Amino acid sequence: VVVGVRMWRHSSEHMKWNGTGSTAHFQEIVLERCYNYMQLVQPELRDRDCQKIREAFRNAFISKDPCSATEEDYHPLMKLVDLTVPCDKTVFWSKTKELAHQYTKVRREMFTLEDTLLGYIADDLNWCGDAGSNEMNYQSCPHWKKDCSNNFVSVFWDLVSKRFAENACGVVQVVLNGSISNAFDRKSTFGRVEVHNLNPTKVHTLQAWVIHDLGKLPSDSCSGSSINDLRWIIMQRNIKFTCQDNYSSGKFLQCVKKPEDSSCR
Ligand SMILES: Nc1nc2c(c(=O)[nH]1)N1CN2[C@@H]2O[C@H](COP(=O)(O)OP(=O)(O)OC[C@H]3O[C@@H]1[C@H](O)[C@@H]3O)[C@@H](O)[C@H]2O
Repeated sequence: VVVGVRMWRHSSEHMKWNGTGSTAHFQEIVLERCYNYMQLVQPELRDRDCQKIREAFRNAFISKDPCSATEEDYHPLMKLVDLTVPCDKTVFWSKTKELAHQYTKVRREMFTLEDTLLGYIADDLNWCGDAGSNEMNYQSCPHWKKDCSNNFVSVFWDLVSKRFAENACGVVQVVLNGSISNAFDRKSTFGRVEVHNLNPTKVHTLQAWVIHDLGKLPSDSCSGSSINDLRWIIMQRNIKFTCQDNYSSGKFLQCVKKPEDSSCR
């Protein structure tokens, strides 16, 4: 058991954690990405107020102990945004972040969480504050394993992933990594949060893609034990399960671009 030794340095400085500090210019990046999102991804959202979103995001964690995060802290922010995407257009992923985003780049009508406003704003950012200050901590933030799992970044991704899954409808897809031994992992955000928050009255099928790296033999497949575990969980939830696994990442992208191509079956 790692005993997290919290060294409180001079009162004017922040707590010393084991994780990297808040992203520099965090507030400006949040504002900039919010405005970008309006123009690029959903112009009809023009009435969204990015200043309010930036303030609500900051107020969720500033001046609070960064190891005391709760979903309630984010409720004022969640009230300002909507994580709903059209039916049959939701794409989950696990250990395939880059491939999943290449997919929704070529199929603009499909949405990963990153293609919604909050996922777009928060992707790859880090943020935390301190109970004793109204400044962000740019030196260090809690590491989810070495310090605490109820930190504001982990609680954020679990919350928005849960909402994204709750709002999904019709046929939903998941891109899984066929080049690792367990393409499906119960402990992943997909396995721990999203699978269990799909609403069986709205989602009738989960279609899994088990994609392996180009030029490598697959390590897992639709008939592998981890995908059978996923199949069992999904069917227990009264949702139909389908799986495709004879795709390398290159062939997958080529076939989602041109499904009519003869080599795409
Ligand atoms: N920038 C994003 N981060 C995350 C998204 C997401 O959509 N965007 N997440 C989770 N997430 C964070 O990514 C890692 C694990 O990824 P990784 O181990 O590769 O896969 P996970 O299944 O844990 O998470 C991906 C899954 O959850 C949403 C997204 O809608 C996908 O369907 C872990 O820290 C999560 O908190």
